[in-house]
Amino acid sequence: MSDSRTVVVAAAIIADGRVLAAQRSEPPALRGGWEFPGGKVDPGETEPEALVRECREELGVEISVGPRLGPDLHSADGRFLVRVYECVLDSGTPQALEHLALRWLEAGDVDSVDWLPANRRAVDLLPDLLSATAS
Ligand SMILES: Nc1nc2c([nH]c(=O)n2[C@H]2C[C@H](O)[C@@H](COP(=O)(O)OP(=O)(O)OP(=O)(O)O)O2)c(=O)[nH]1
Repeated sequence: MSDSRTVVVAAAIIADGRVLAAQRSEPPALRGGWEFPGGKVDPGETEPEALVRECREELGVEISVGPRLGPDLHSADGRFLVRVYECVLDSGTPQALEHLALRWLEAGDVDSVDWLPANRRAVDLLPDLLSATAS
């Protein structure tokens, strides 16, 4: 049976051995929680296309989309399948255009923010990934 949940794509943007975390401003139930930038895939759009669009809208940057990071995540309200992708920053400096705050986290810091609970299985993969990409 196909899964009727809406797909949300999320960008684990990695640069200089750090990953970008973003603090949600809305809705009230999620405000203050930390996530990977991203959003819903629009009709007719591929998942990488949606990620590129969302990162332009939310951060004002250009990214390239790499491999998936971890399994499908399930949003707390059960409405969304969240797919995290490893991404690279091509140009621009991320700005919090829609988020409350942004933070670059190193391998030893990934748990210094209060991640959305749904993100746990992706966040747990970050220390090894960041250690491997640090120069
Ligand atoms: N962007 C993002 N959403 C996540 C993550 N983890 C997680 O559970 N979610 C959930 C929160 C929301 O319920 C849903 C994504 O909604 P969203 O508000 O970011 O999507 P959107 O940008 O398309 O929103 P909108 O235009 O409809 O306002 O997925 C994550 O790491 N990144």
